[in-house]
Amino acid sequence: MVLLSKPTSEQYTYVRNNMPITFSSSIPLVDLSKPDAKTLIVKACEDFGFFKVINHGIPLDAISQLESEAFKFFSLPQTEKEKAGPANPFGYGNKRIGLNGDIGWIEYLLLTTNQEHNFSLYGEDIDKFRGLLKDYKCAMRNMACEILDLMAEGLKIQPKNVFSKLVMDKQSDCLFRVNHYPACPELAINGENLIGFGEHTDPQIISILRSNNTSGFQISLRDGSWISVPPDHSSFFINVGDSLQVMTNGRFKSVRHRVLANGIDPRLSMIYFCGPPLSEKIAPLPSLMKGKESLYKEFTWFEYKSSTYGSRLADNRLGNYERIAAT
Ligand SMILES: C=C1C[C@]23C[C@H]1CC[C@H]2[C@@]12CCC[C@@](C)(C(=O)O1)[C@H]2[C@@H]3C(=O)O
Ligand SMILES: O=C(O)CCC(=O)C(=O)O
Ligand SMILES: [Fe+2]
Repeated sequence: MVLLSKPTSEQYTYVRNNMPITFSSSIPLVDLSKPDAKTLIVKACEDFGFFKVINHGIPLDAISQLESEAFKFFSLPQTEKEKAGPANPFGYGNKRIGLNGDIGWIEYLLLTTNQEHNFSLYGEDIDKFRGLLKDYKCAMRNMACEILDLMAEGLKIQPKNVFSKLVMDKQSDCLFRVNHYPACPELAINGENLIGFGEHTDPQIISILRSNNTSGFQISLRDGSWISVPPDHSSFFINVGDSLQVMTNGRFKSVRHRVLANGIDPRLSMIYFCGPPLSEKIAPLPSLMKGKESLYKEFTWFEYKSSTYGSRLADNRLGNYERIAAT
């Protein structure tokens, strides 16, 4: 794979992908209705920091209705969409990701989860979109808690809600994002993929991702290689975030991931990011230390989140918080 930058007015990074994209069949699969779910979750978080969830109980109809409202929103004229911007701190964003110069072939809505947004656009339809968003965010929070409880059970730690209580807390700092990667026929002709969302780890505890049936999502394996995750619009995908890596003292690793836009089919994804309350201390759980030292310096979610916003997407943000073992 050759990385090259096109010196255009807007500097996109192209990834020339001459090799056929290989879809991995080795993505861990967790059936939430089976008794072995907790064991499989722990193994997946150790080996990949990533897994796919089926039998999640979320009605597909609610998901596809939200998806079609989101597509409607993104098909509005640019000037209309921009009325819901900028994305800092919340709202519509286009191309720019974060505050430090990262760009991608993407437009998105970045939303809080504990309040509704008053977009003043697109007539009466906005109420429908808003209602669907509210229900979906509620379903995601419940699913996050179910998965986090299974994680604690699988790790054999007490109480079972050590992780989920952070998400249930009224002060929890969860986010919701709807990403749209538009088609770009010019790219398809060149046979090039464009970076939709550059490689990074999510800073939160876990994130729950659902996308339409368009490929493009890739994860990095422990050996540094990238694999494409076969899309599946009826399943959810879970990313381990940096905060969970710290709380498990490195037993679980956050997963590096990225999105390549294929240029032919638009991709639409919705991600629920589970963040703890801002004042929460992020530190290894004593029951997972087993007499070992913490691999990380102490910090609050507020401190980590602030340093996150001062960083570039691809930075190893946790690096600044690693304790160098005394020799
Ligand atoms: C360059 C960026 C962009 C960041 C912050 C910083 C580094 C990590 C990015 C994310 C990744 C996960 C969701 C998000 C909402 C988050 O919490 O961290 C993103 C945020 C943004 O898109 O604004
Ligand atoms: O849009 C996607 O599929 C993933 C995007 C992502 O990783 C993120 O928003 O943090
Ligand atoms: Fe992400």
